[in-house]
Amino acid sequence: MVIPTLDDVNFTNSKVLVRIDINSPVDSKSGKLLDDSRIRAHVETVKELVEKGNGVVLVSHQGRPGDSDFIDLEEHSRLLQKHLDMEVEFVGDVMGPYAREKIKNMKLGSVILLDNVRFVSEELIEASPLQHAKSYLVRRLSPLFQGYVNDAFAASHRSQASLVGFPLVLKSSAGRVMEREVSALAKVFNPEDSPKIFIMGGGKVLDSLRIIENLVKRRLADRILTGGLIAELFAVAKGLDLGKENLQVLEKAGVLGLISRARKLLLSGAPVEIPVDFKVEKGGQVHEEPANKVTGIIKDVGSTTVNIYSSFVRDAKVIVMRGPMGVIEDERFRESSRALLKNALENQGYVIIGGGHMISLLGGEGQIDKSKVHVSTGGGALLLFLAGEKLPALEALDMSAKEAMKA
Ligand SMILES: Nc1ncnc2c1ncn2[C@@H]1O[C@H](COP(=O)(O)OP(=O)(O)O)[C@@H](O)[C@H]1O
Ligand SMILES: O=C(OP(=O)(O)O)[C@H](O)COP(=O)(O)O
Repeated sequence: MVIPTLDDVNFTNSKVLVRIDINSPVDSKSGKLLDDSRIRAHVETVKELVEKGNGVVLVSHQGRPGDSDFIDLEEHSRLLQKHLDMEVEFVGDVMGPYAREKIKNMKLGSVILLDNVRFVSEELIEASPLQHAKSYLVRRLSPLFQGYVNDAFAASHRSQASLVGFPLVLKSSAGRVMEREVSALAKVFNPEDSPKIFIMGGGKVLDSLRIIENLVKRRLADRILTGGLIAELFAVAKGLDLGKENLQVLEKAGVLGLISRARKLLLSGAPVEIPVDFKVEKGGQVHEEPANKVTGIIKDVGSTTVNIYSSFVRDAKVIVMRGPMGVIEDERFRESSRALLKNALENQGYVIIGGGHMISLLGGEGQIDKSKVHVSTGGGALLLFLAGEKLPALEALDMSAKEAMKA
């Protein structure tokens, strides 16, 4: 696969559309961003393009329709402006007349951030690069640019218009974040580095299940330690009675239909570990309950589970962590994820940390040793990459590079 970088495609004095991923955790009460790691990560790419005299128009998504973190990008633009130390104009539009006028009139050397690209319904369609190259979004925006840069590694597992449509119509390259992720992860992908432990939590149950299926099929994981909602799904699949309220949580997340897939994995002998106890909330109080006697609403894994998981972590050569063990927005349920993260960082093995929520816990962990820790901006994308799946956004860059070579 050929992934052109900014060294191969040297954009200068051009208008460049840059797909970034600044999708960040949001406090559901205040609507404020809880972490700006992903915003900071893209500073290098944007600075480089600005220094080369380009007009940089940034496009990103935030959340998914229907979720409380589906918000506009105004606060993101303020944070980006702070970290870039230059003006970032927030344009509250994606491809309408207002946005296109702003792009047409922008000065080279300046930066614009467009609004949440998922406000455009077309963006949510998963389709091939060829189909998306003909999308309204791509047809509306591409004539305004001389180039396209994809720096959104964290979203590269999505085959959405802003990620895969532009490389087929514009000269394209990966940004510095994308480039670094791909090279760091490829280096680590060494079959001799074993045991490999995957710690999987969070709320994206279908994504996690797909990844676990892949890891098992390709025998890439020696052990998969579950937390978050995926752990609840596996617990139910194993036959544990988690009570009506927790089943309702899974039902609301639309994942009850996945129980049979989880059960199939367990029956096949997949190395999936399920929590033996949980931290639950009941009547406003926090309790620890064994997994077979749950009466409250599950909010985190319990301390015995943390001890068991820590013993696996201690022996691992590679530890991949994605998605928190519990509802870490509430500090009463942050401890398990933090303890496992601390153990992993103290361990001898190489640690790969992905997903906005786990990364937000890194703050208090002091100086990170970059030779043994790779902090990925990606969650699902990281795991799919490590599971050996093709990432559509990288495929599209590859197609673009091959077309350019033919020309
Ligand atoms: N037991 C649980 N019940 C409900 N939500 C949970 C549970 N454990 C974790 N979560 C939620 O999962 C979300 C993070 O998941 P996800 O978006 O998949 O992670 P990331 O952004 O790190 O990839 C958080 O909002 C957290 O509250
Ligand atoms: O946060 C993201 O993915 P992640 O939670 O797997 O890290 C990306 O921004 C992709 O978002 P999506 O999973 O809503 O497509």
